[in-house]
Amino acid sequence: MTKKVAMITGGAQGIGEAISRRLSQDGFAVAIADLNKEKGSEVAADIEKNGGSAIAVKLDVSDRENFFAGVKEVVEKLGRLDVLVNNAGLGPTTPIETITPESFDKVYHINVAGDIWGIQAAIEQFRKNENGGKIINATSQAGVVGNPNLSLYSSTKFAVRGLTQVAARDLASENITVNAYAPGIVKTPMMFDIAHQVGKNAGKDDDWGMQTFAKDIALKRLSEPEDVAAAVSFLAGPDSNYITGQTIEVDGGMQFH
Ligand SMILES: NC(=O)C1=CN([C@@H]2O[C@H](COP(=O)(O)OP(=O)(O)OC[C@H]3O[C@@H](n4cnc5c(N)ncnc54)[C@H](O)[C@@H]3O)[C@@H](O)[C@H]2O)C=CC1
Ligand SMILES: CC(=O)C(C)=O
Repeated sequence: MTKKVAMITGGAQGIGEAISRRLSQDGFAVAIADLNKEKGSEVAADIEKNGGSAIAVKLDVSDRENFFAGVKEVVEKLGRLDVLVNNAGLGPTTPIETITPESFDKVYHINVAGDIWGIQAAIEQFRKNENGGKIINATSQAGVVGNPNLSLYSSTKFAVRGLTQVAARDLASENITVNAYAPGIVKTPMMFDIAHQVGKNAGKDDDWGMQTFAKDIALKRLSEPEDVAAAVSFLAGPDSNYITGQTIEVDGGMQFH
């Protein structure tokens, strides 16, 4: 039987890598779509070594044509597409007065437009499936509560939550679900960079920078990428078939509603 296929953007490191490995363990053939194809290929090779099916695709999510070409390549190589995880994102440290037209365009093109191009490219393929498909978007705890120092980033992640709800309504009649995950403070290169910058801007060290984010975690530990991958596994699998338009907060209890 052909395996179901999941495409994970930004799958070469951090949370995306953990999701790629987890979905492979769940039985998906995975396509690791990343700007960094070399790293993506290393992860794909390791997944194959462990008995999974994986390919790496070079992709810039902010380029609409490139996203459609990437999805086409995945379908040519793996035969179909069932799940798209819009995980790639940029997390610059930008107090509000430092935002420029250039930084605005760059971050919104990757974090927001990238998800829209992904949804458009994926649904073309999902319409060929008997059972629709699943879109899963990366938002953040910073997309639920505005984060100081991350004004630009935080606002894109609010946009992703809105986009998730809108797309869920638009696509529900075609049995396409759209959900999101909102990680908290996860041990990845992005988060270590943010902690470093925030610490440096305050004349303090990286640990101080990390603590400004981590102090409100009820479970009193930073998140592993695998904590997030477990929630994505649920959203990608059949147990979430009746869930759409939702954001799952995987943040160790940073905020309650
Ligand atoms: N690390 C954290 O604490 C949190 C992360 N997130 C979100 O989770 C997602 C993954 O974050 P991390 O793993 O921490 O990031 P990361 O920076 O460690 O890894 C991101 C990956 O995306 C790739 N990438 C960047 N721009 C791309 C583009 N234009 N096209 C294709 N690939 C691109 C990079 O090459 C890299 O492999 C992001 O959307 C991020 O905003 C949300 C909440 C917390
Ligand atoms: C990087 C991120 O999403 C944070 C700090 O919430």
